[in-house]
Amino acid sequence: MKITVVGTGYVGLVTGTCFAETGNDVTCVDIDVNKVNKLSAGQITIYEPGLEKLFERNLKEGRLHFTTQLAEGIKDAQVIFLALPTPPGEDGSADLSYILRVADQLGGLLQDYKVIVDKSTVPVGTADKVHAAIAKNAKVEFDVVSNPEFLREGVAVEDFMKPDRVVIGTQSERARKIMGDLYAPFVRQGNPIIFMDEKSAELTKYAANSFLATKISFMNEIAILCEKLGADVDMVRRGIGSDDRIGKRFLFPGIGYGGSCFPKDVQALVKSSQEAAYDFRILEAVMDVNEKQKLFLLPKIQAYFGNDLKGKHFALWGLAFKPNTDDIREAPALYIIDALVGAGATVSVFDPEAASNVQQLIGDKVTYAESQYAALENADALIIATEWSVFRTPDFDKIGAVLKQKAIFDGRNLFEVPRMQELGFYYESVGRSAAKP
Ligand SMILES: NC(=O)C1=CN([C@@H]2O[C@H](COP(=O)(O)OP(=O)(O)OC[C@H]3O[C@@H](n4cnc5c(N)ncnc54)[C@H](O)[C@@H]3O)[C@@H](O)[C@H]2O)C=CC1
Ligand SMILES: O=C(O)[C@H]1O[C@H](OP(=O)(O)OP(=O)(O)OC[C@H]2O[C@@H](n3ccc(=O)[nH]c3=O)[C@H](O)[C@@H]2O)[C@H](O)[C@@H](O)[C@@H]1O
Repeated sequence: MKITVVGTGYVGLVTGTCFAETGNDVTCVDIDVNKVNKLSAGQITIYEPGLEKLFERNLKEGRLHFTTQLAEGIKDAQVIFLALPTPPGEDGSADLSYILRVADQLGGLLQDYKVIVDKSTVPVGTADKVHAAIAKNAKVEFDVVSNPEFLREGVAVEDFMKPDRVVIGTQSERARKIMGDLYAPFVRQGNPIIFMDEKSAELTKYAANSFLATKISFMNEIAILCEKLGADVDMVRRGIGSDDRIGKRFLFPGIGYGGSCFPKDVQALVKSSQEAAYDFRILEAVMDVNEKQKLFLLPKIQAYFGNDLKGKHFALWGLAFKPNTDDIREAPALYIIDALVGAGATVSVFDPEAASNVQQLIGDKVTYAESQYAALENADALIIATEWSVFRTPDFDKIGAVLKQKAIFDGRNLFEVPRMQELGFYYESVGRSAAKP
């Protein structure tokens, strides 16, 4: 099938590449000339494990094309995916301007029947809005389908190629058949395509992200309670996670959820609820807990060093909002840096992939170390903000020898407390007792 993906960011590039991998002819359109030039020249623009190999193969074999021209890009396509940004507007609701601008243009460009697919995360009612915007100028038949994306950064290829489910919102038989054919190779392993109406599909996406964010905030509050009552959150997590009704995943406490999606999507659902005259109280609490959680380690650091951190120097491992990505949007590390620098401290940071993105954002507010161990030089203590694998089994002798104080503040519970006690580290984590040699 010939398909077009408009918006070649994270979701667009994964979507385009994976559809090419299953034999489709894919054209990706983006207004960013730089990005299109790089991609056309075979240079991948995002860090995503496993994507580069697929991207290079499909580009080489002629199934992937890139252009800045919408008219040329959609000419022969049967299906057009809109993978455009939906950032929070000033009031927290999803900003639909990117999508509606393209929809406005599309109407006049359609020459034969096409399926236009909302791949972006969009509020309930957006498919109708996109339909209306295209219909203003369209002279041919078309359908607008809601097909939200559930991939996670860092495992995006795996999530896209072997999805738990594919949600397709449409009431058109014609569009349903085309979308079913397109997704057939991905759901062969037995996971379903769930067909539904457009509005239910739109809400499914927000409900999924909000539910997962709720699980995380819930566990972060349980972790706080564990510390106050002397329980161990790792035990509680294992204890409840073994109940199938609760499930093992997404129960890890930490320093709050970040990324480009949970924070914005929870906020957007709260906003949609308000517009529907409903006060979604659970989600307001989820956001509130998450805001506080980002600075969870700070009082622990201040309890150790005193409130005034002037003259103190910290090593910070991990900048990305989670491992295996260079994405730093809403990353808890950025909030910790702000707080430390605000309290008079200096910070030396290391991240395997995300340092250059941070440098572009905050420049010389911190220093950038070449390696995780170089970051420790002259540091009073080590703070861990992202659970990259390389941080999980470090050389503790080296850490102990270089740090001025053998103190580690771990926002991701990477190490066992008794081990840290044995090794002679002052060690604070989330929801567990501290090691205080
Ligand atoms: N990043 C993620 O892991 C996931 C994101 N989503 C949703 O997918 C949507 C897209 O997200 P990302 O891919 O992360 O965004 P992104 O910001 O990485 O990419 C958006 C792309 O659209 C391009 N663009 C903007 N205006 C355009 C126009 N008029 N014509 C052509 N291209 C244009 C931009 O240049 C950029 O390359 C959002 O709604 C997001 O919530 C859904 C699931 C996962
Ligand atoms: O809509 C989206 O964009 C995507 O948002 C999330 O994916 P992503 O943001 O890539 O990352 P997650 O793995 O979900 O992690 C989000 C945040 O939650 C945190 N988290 C996750 C799990 C956990 O147990 N504890 C926890 O604190 C992570 O550290 C991270 O900051 C969803 O998992 C995807 O299904 C969805 O498609």
